[in-house]
Amino acid sequence: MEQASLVIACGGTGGHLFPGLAVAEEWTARGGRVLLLVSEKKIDQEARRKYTQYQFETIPAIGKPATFSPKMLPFLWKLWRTMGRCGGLLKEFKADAVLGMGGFTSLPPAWAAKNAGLPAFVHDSNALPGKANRLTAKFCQKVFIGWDAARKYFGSREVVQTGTPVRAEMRHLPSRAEAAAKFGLDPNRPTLMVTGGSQGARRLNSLVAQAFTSFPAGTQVLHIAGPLDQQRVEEEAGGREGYHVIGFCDDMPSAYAVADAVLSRSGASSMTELSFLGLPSILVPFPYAADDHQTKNAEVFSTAGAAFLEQESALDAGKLAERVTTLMSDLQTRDRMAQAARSLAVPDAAARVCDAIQATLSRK
Ligand SMILES: CC(=O)N[C@H]1[C@@H](OP(=O)(O)OP(=O)(O)OC[C@H]2O[C@@H](n3ccc(=O)[nH]c3=O)[C@H](O)[C@@H]2O)O[C@H](CO)[C@@H](O)[C@@H]1O
Repeated sequence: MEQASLVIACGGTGGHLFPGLAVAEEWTARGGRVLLLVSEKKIDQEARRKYTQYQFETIPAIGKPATFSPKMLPFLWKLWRTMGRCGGLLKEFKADAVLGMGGFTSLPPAWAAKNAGLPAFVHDSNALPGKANRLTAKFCQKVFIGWDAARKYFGSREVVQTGTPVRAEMRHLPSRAEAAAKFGLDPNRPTLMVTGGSQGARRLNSLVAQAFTSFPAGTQVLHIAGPLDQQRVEEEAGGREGYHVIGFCDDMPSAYAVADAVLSRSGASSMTELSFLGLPSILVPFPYAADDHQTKNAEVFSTAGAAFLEQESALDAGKLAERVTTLMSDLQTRDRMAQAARSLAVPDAAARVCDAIQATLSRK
């Protein structure tokens, strides 16, 4: 491929950032240039420091307020200014195309691309696409989706089911023994990994800490509590034998490598990783996610037999312990779920995204 230049807007949350990085890996491996647009949020700025091989620019993270809120005017002003800034960045970078990985951070660059006569694309990893993506899609040549369930929300637009890209580092997990040593765990004991997505999950964190004493004997927990909740969870549960708490995990491959099963929020990127790695899970949707989209995500897995879906409102420590016990003590069930999870994976999702962009560029 000639040096086609792709701008990837992937800021705001791990659920946008990591699939965006996966596309960047594939695009540069094919000889293309990449500019990543991220937000000022900590997770994005840390990625900027970690992935020094890429060119980054920071644009404001824009969250849409309620339609009739007084915050609407400042929001529209910020959106307008960011669109102008993106137009400048596309020109400077000599962009050939723009890809938004979701959320309102994708809208200004896609709009700027359309304005500049460049092709734009948006990726939606959720089963129920967000409003921002449905709006961004109007400026795009093609819409990429993670799961087929999202297709019907994009009307007459050209939709390609690419799957959600997974970072290359997930392809090379360390051995279980290495991973266990990293977290001070015993590689020979059954291990439950708990994660609330890139932002943590306060109530779920507490439920796990309370339920732990009723988990099957010998079970270890690697609890990724999120940076804001680490200290509180450590106070509630830390110090117990076999219970290891961390805040943000910057080595998810090791966390997955030591896990026999995972208890997780149902953010699309976490779920994509679970299916890619073939891990059985208990999914507890974040109850306040926009339009309850995490329930729709979790239903994709529970319908396929890849996960147990539990609503937080119906969950207490006793019920959670029961679910964990079923999962940790029944190898056959775990194997069946792992297989079902694997059957939902699209291992070459980043390649599919790049193929679809290149197909459009080659028609230009
Ligand atoms: C609360 C909310 O609305 N969350 C949304 C957000 O996901 P959010 O970013 O919360 O969560 P996701 O599960 O989609 O992604 C988390 C990503 O962060 C990584 N990770 C997580 C924890 C950690 O300590 N270290 C780490 O690297 C995971 O490996 C994964 O790649 O965007 C997703 C994609 O649109 C949506 O599906 C989620 O519903």
